[in-house]
Formats: sequence, C-alpha cells, structure tokens
Amino acid sequence: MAEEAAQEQTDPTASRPVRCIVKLGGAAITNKGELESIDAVSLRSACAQLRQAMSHGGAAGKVVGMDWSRRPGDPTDPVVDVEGLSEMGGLGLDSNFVVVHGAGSFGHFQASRSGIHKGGLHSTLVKAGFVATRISVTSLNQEIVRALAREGIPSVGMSPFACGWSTKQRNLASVDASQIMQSLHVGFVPVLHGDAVLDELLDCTILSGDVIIRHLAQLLSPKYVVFLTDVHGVYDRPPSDPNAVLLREIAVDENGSWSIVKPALKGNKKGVEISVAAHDTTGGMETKILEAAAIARLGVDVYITKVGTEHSLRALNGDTSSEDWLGTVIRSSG
Ligand SMILES: Nc1ncnc2c1ncn2[C@@H]1O[C@H](COP(=O)(O)OP(=O)(O)OP(=O)(O)O)[C@@H](O)[C@H]1O
Ligand SMILES: C=C(C)CCOP(=O)(O)O
Repeated sequence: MAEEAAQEQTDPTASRPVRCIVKLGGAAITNKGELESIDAVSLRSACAQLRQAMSHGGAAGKVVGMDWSRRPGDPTDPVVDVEGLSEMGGLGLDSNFVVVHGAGSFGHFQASRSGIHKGGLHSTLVKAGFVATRISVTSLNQEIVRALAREGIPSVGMSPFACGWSTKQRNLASVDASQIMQSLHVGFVPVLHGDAVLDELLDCTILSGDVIIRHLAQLLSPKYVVFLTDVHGVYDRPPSDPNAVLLREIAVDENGSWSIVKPALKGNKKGVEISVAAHDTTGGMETKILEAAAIARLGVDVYITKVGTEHSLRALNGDTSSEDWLGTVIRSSG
C-alpha cells in the first residue's frame, strides 16, 4: 500500500478513486454557542481518526508534521527534520479522502446578522457581512487544515468562492472542480468549506457544506459519505427531547423520497421533526437529510454519526454493518 501511495503521489495522471467524502459538521468541531470558538478536543479526535482511517486501521508510520508555522505563544520556530523527510519513501497513507467542513460558530453569526443568504449586495450591510463571513469561515478553514497537517495528513484548503463557484437561486450553477481533481491526483486531501458565494439571481448567498458534499459525490462517486456532527444521527424529533428515537436506517427510492426502515416507529405519523437554530442560515439537519437523500439516490451510502466516538471511526472506515454501530445509514432502496 505504501508503494501504491508513493506511486500515486508522483504520477499526476494516475486515477485515484475517492474512498470517502467527510463532512466535519460545524456543530461537531466548534462550540456553537460561543462566537468563533473551536472545540479543540473534537477537532483533534476527528483528525486523528481520519489518519487512522487513511492507515486502514493499522499503524501508519511516523507522523510527518506538516504545519511548519509558528503558533501564537511558541517560543521558537518549528524544527523541521529536512534530512529525515527527504529520505522517506512516502507517507504510507491511503489519502484519497475529501474533507468539507461547516461553519458552526464561525460564519453563521455574520451571515445571519447581515442577511447575506438572502442576497442584496447593493446594501452596505450585506456587502460588509459578505466580507465578515468569509473572514470568519476562511480562518476556521485555516485552523482545520493546520489540525490535519499536524496529524501528517497532506491537506490543502480550498474555498468555493475563491475557486469561482457560484449559485443561481441557491443551487450550484458554476463549479470548477479541476483544482480538486488535480490535488487528489497528486495525493493531497482537499479541504473545502461552506462559504459565502455570488448568486446569479440573488447577487450573493450562503453555500452550505452539505450542498457542496452532494455535488462532490455526483462528481467523484466516492465509496461512501460520512457526516460527523454533535448528535448520534437523525432522530424522529429534536434530540433534546428525552423521548427522541435514533433512526438507524433511512431508505431513498428512485424518486428521491425517503422512508424510515429501522426502527419501525409505531404510531409515528409525523415522520421526522426538526428544529433549526435561529442563527443557522443553511437549514441545519433538514438540509443535511435532503442532501444525504440525494447522495443515496446516486447509490452512495451515507453515514451520519457523532464526532469523537468509536462510531465515527467505524464510519470513516466504511464499517457500519454491525448492530452495535450507533448512527443513521441513508441508502438507496434500489
Ligand atoms: N430530528 C433531529 N435529528 C437530529 N438532530 C436534530 C434534529 N432536529 C434538530 N437537530 C439538531 O441538528 C443539529 C445538527 O445539525 P447541524 O446542521 O447544526 O450540524 P452540523 O453539520 O454539524 O453543523 P453546521 O451546519 O454548522 O456545519 C444537532 O445539534 C441537533 O440538535
Ligand atoms: C458561511 C457559512 C455560514 C457556511 C455554512 O456552511 P454549513 O455550516 O455547512 O451549512
């Protein structure tokens, strides 16, 4: 496997089927109630588990730290073992993953205060809000890329707005994925994020990470897609309700409509009840279920589970078949 990884890194034309597209949910990696606050423990755990999944559960060799910048408070410049690294054959990681993260307590606040999801760039408030939202989400992107790089994952940040992505009435209209493809070919892990973008009809809007994932799934046909968030999966009602039941399996038919397969909910005629935080500009769990259903319709299984648990590691390994796995599987009924 190490040889294969090394060969893929040097041959830009080699085809690299994507194993997994993973969403690091904003609710999972930030403290949603506290403005621009990262949940460092969850972020570290997600990055460590991604590395483990890229090593196929085995011990990947030595971690090659790739964050060579000085952090606030560091007394000296980082030490880089240039000789040791130049003698290494390859990273020994099966790194054909794409990471997309949400905004959580970064970006949503600026977006909802200025109303940029509804467009109207002629207004000074919206223009300022667009700038403020992008400052906030790109600073989170930088922190996530650094956290992955510290785990030795060759991650490169890519902003949809800066890559020229735009929408029409909030649906993706123009997408240049060439940078993503080329980066995958040479062994990088692209790290995209929900972003403020230009919209052909509204002037501007917010593009959710969940929508980006659906589009990438269409384009890259991954083996599976994982959504990591702050709850165990989709419940029949907001999980703050003590009677909420975790939905283990949702099936999506060829028309895109979905139904609960497991567990059988007796007397539940309402389907799934969802609550969305007031400052959330992209629809929260509701958007996630819709996008996950669209991905499942493509024949790609989707796993939604809680970050930093044994279940998230199993999902990242594509191993959710046993009864004791805690999460929601969304798959095609066909
Ligand atoms: N029926 C439901 N099932 C599961 N979660 C629900 C439900 N209704 C509301 N929620 C809430 O949805 C939240 C997760 O969705 P959210 O979109 O915030 O996740 P995320 O993708 O991690 O964050 P972000 O959108 O910021 O990237 C949970 O905190 C949960 O409380
Ligand atoms: C800039 C913002 C608010 C991006 C939102 O992305 P999401 O959290 O994935 O829905």
